[in-house]
Amino acid sequence: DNTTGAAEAGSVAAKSQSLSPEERPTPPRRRTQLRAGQPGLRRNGLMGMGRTTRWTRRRAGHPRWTRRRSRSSTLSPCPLTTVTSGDTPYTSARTFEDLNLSPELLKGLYVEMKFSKPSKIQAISLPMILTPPYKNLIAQAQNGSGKTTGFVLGMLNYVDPNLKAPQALCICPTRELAIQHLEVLLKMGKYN
Ligand SMILES: Nc1ncnc2c1ncn2[C@@H]1O[C@H](COP(=O)(O)OP(=O)(O)OP(=O)(O)O)[C@@H](O)[C@H]1O
Repeated sequence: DNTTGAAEAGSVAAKSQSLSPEERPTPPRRRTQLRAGQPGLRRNGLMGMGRTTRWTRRRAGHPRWTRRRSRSSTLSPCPLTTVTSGDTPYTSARTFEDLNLSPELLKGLYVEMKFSKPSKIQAISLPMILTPPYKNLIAQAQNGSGKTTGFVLGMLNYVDPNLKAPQALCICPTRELAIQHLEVLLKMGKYN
């Protein structure tokens, strides 16, 4: 009964006014009051879940927020097969001759670059780049392990020097890196 409730609330308020400050009951904390049902909070449907929480959940891949997006996604699935050192369906290259490279490219590797055999990342990734079945490849290895030299070799192998048109695209995050890659390419491809 609202009337009785209001009267009781009024008498409690009057009683607490007559008490000394030490004896007065502490008022409920604001959070507790809001939980009890403030119309403003209910209206926007955010009871107990602020914007931050919602976005945090969405970013964290919470099923409630990811389900709908994945259902309506028009992107085709992209299964990734992760392989680690040597664990691939391809045979790792122990020598550059194993890769069926052109004599010009081999000369560039031995004479200009002064390489004797593929590094680990090259031994694993070059057969994937140069021999069928051709697949998209994301390669990751430590700094200075021969990644750049590896993909430059792959590019040079596919480019026909007699065809005067762009045949390969290398996207670099900085201008300096692009220049460095060009230098490696010109050196390695000197005899192409
Ligand atoms: N098979 C190889 N034999 C000998 N030296 C090599 C071989 N492959 C690459 N190098 C040399 O190792 C150095 C690092 O190679 P590269 O720049 O290709 O490595 P990276 O993994 O791309 O490095 P970063 O991660 O710093 O870009 C270069 O001086 C390169 O000439």
